[in-house]
Amino acid sequence: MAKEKKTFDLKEYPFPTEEIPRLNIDNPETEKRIAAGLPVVITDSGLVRSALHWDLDYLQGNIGDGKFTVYKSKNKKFQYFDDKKVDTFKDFEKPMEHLDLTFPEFVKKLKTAKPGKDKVYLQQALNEGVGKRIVADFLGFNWSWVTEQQKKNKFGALTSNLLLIGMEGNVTPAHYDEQENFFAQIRGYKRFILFHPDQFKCMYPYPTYHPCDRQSQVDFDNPDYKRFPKFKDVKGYETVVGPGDVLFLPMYWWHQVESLPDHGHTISVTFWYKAGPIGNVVYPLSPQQKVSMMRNLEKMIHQALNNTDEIPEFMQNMVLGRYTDPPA
Ligand SMILES: O=C(O)CCC(=O)C(=O)O
Ligand SMILES: [Fe+2]
Repeated sequence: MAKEKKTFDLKEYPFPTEEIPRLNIDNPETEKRIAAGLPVVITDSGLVRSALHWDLDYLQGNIGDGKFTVYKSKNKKFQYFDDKKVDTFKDFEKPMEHLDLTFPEFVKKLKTAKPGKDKVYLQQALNEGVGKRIVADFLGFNWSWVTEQQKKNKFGALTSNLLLIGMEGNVTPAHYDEQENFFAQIRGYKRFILFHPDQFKCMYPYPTYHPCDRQSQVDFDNPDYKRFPKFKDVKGYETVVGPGDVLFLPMYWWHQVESLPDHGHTISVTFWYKAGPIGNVVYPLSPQQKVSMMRNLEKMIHQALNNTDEIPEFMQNMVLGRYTDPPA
């Protein structure tokens, strides 16, 4: 983002948010926040300095002629779903369509899309298929800094660098990931709305066996407070990242990501790291550890019952009137 504070005309949501701090890479608070597992927008890291010249023409000329994962959405929302869980979940309607396109095919769709019509979003891991110049740009990332952060904070292995190319107005609805993430913005502006892992009860994620596992069921544009009453209490954090900014997005933090309307397409690259070793367990458990434990218990119950139809009643019998305030 520009040095001076840019102001954006942002859509309003029915919950309060605080600003995520923006700190220079040399500010000692930056590393303190990363070590504490708190989000921070890091400026002047140079993490993707060597890619700041990327645009659609350059990428088209150099990214290679393979196929790229592109999602198509009818309603600007790109809600992730797990293809492997689709068949086990009857009546599931895919929230977006998965296409495999060459880069020029994607660019054509992006450039000819009409307002209010289908939108596209390229989401492809950077891999060996790319041309020499992109390899050189990739090698020019500030690996020394990001690898030092990985070591200092005992993150596990780097799993992938996902290249994201979105149209203005695209929305990735609220979800959490099970990896640490340095999210680097290259072109355009993205608004991030984050929620601490302790807001789990307000976010109502789909069951773990559902294809939309880890995604909130709440529609931020039209929250159903009857089904999701605690969403009324949710408190968030937000920021807008622009070219050169890096957001540290800690594991299990909820995030909704919006390519700002009227600011052109967006280009970003993620640096996803596996969780580090667990270490000594300290009580009380953190909200992150509790989310992880709930996931494991849910998965165990699913496996043991071996029938998704039986899960809701089983869970309710275990909890309602026993662990809920009367009247249940
Ligand atoms: O940029 C986006 O649209 C989504 C990014 C995201 O969810 C992530 O990096 O974890
Ligand atoms: Fe994510």
